[in-house]
Amino acid sequence: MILTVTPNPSLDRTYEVPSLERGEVIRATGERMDPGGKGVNVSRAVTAAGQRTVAVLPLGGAPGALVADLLDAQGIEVARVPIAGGTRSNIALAESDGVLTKINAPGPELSAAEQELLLETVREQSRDAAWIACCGSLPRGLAPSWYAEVVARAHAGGARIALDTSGRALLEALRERPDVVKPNAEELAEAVGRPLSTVGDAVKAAEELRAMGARAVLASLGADGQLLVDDAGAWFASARVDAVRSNVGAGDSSLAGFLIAGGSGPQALASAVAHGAAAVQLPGSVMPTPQDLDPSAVTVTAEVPVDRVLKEPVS
Ligand SMILES: O=P(O)(O)OC[C@@]1(O)O[C@H](CO)[C@@H](O)[C@@H]1O
Repeated sequence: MILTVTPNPSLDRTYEVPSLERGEVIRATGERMDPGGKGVNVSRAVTAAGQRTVAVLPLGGAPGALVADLLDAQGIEVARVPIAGGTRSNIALAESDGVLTKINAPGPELSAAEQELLLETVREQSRDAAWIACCGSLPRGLAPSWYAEVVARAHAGGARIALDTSGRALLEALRERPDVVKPNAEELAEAVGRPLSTVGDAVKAAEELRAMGARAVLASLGADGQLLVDDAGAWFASARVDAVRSNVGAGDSSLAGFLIAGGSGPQALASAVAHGAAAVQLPGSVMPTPQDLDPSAVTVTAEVPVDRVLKEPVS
């Protein structure tokens, strides 16, 4: 079973608009609502692949009830932590030329009792988890060391941890040696405090995260592909993508693909890239099913193209 922990889930609202005009009333041409948050998306992708998952979620208010209903309709098991504050709504504005603007709310503040109940629920649900995926930003009230504590507890219970977060929450958790961390290029650059302009820069940054404690680093480099750096070395993978429709949740789909395929080594990397490539070709944060995957479009190599200049460098 793959347990996901999303301390700051969201109701994701996507509006399709012709174009963004500041200061104007914009009439949307389409709208959709998805249960959101990075771990929620991982659980949706794991379910779409036919594997068992439980999503631990603090949920409150009307948006929280809606998130629970939407997940129920998708057959996703939720371990719900009731909270007094309201679950946030995150807004995505998708322009017709493919540019997407996202507004992520800070989320509710969790009381001391709710924080304790959240940790206790993670502990209870971890019993038969092979992997625990801890994903996304922290709501107010949770200290930046919160994920570090979850990693330490999970390791004591024998589960492996995949961590997808950023900033201080990521840096503090590294000391507890998460089994895999999944930064995107911006998060990787922020963690090491320098720009990334080539694939080689990303490899060096990933090695630095390993020196800080990560056992493996699965880094998504957007249109350039993905890197896996672990004890055995480094691999680079990329996939052919015909048309990008939405990259919301593509990183989450990749992480799900990686864990579904065992969570280590080049085969898991190939699965991560296949899932990420399939997700960007689907609307909103729709997660791919096995029929959406095209493994023949994926290439994986141990000959990492270190001199390749990134299409989307991070300054
Ligand atoms: O604010 P966070 O927790 O960093 O990210 C939240 C979020 O942007 O991540 C998912 C896409 O990865 C969306 O479902 C959700 O709205």
